[in-house]
Amino acid sequence: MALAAGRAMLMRSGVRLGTQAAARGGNGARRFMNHRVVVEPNTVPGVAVIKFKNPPVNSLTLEFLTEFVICLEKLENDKTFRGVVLTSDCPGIFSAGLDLREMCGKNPAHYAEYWRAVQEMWLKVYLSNLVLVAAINGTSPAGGCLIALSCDYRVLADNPRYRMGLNETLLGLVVPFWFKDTLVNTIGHRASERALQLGLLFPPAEALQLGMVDQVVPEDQVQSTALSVMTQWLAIPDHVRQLTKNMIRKATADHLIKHQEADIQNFINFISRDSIQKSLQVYLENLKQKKH
Ligand SMILES: CCCCCCCCCCC/C=C/C(=O)SCCNC(=O)CCNC(=O)[C@H](O)C(C)(C)COP(=O)(O)OP(=O)(O)OC[C@H]1O[C@@H](n2cnc3c(N)ncnc32)[C@H](O)[C@@H]1OP(=O)(O)O
Repeated sequence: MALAAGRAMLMRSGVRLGTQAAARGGNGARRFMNHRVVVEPNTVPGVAVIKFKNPPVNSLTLEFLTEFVICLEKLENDKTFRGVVLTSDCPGIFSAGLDLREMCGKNPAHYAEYWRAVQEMWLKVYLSNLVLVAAINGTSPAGGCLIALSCDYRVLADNPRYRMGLNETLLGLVVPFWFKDTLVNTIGHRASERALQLGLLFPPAEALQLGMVDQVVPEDQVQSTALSVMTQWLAIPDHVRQLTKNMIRKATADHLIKHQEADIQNFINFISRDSIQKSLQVYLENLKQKKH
């Protein structure tokens, strides 16, 4: 169902599914390639590595979200895969979060389509039957952080330049309740109150201390650590682990599912405000200015 919706979304946004290619890597493994998401089976049996490849900053465009959900769905339906490592192909950036241009200067129908895609991506990641380990090899603000927080385990590169957190208030935005719930479930209520209101982005040592990530390791060991953690998680039989995960996460996901349409309407109303549009334009302009 989500796959069909995703395909329709891809068609609407002009992405041709026919451009997906399959090739054999050096180790003979099958390697699926989309435009923006690359899926590589790994040396660890049953484990795939998804690499975000939406340069320059892996922002979560509509096309990216659609490809990502389709990739996850394919892996879930392929019983040879039990776990996935999520990482980035863009140096120094895991994901810059939601694509600001998708939320700027567009019409309500576009905002509705985009927000539904964000919701569907989160539900797919948060409730995945697969073991998901985030190998965070770069900065991950807002929506990028949300993806990592929705995984089962997080390994972050020990690079003081990398920052992680939900910084929405710094953009003049209110964090959606399900972003908030995901953070609260990870670092607790008090730490979330402070982090969310101040829009804090944490360097690795602080992210570890807060419990926002589970491990901080040297940059060149992020993926190998994620794979060895995966081995530990895969030692548990899938059905008991999946039932346990579902038991823990279901209430949080159901909260959004129950209010999904209202959440879309709230998003449209909020993002369409002149003041919010101005804030986003200024923020984008500032990103440009900092280069000069
Ligand atoms: C009543 C309540 C109702 C509530 C309803 C909900 C309300 C709305 C909720 C919305 C939730 C939003 C979640 C988000 O994820 S918002 C996005 C947050 N992301 C950021 O703040 C990151 C911004 N980017 C950066 O800080 C830097 O770009 C970064 C550190 C990631 C990389 O820096 P670097 O120097 O390497 O690269 P540049 O800054 O030069 O960027 C390169 C180009 O990429 C563009 N860019 C960057 N980030 C984004 C983005 N998120 N979306 C779109 N485009 C982005 C940047 O502008 C540069 O473009 P140009 O080359 O054209 O200048």
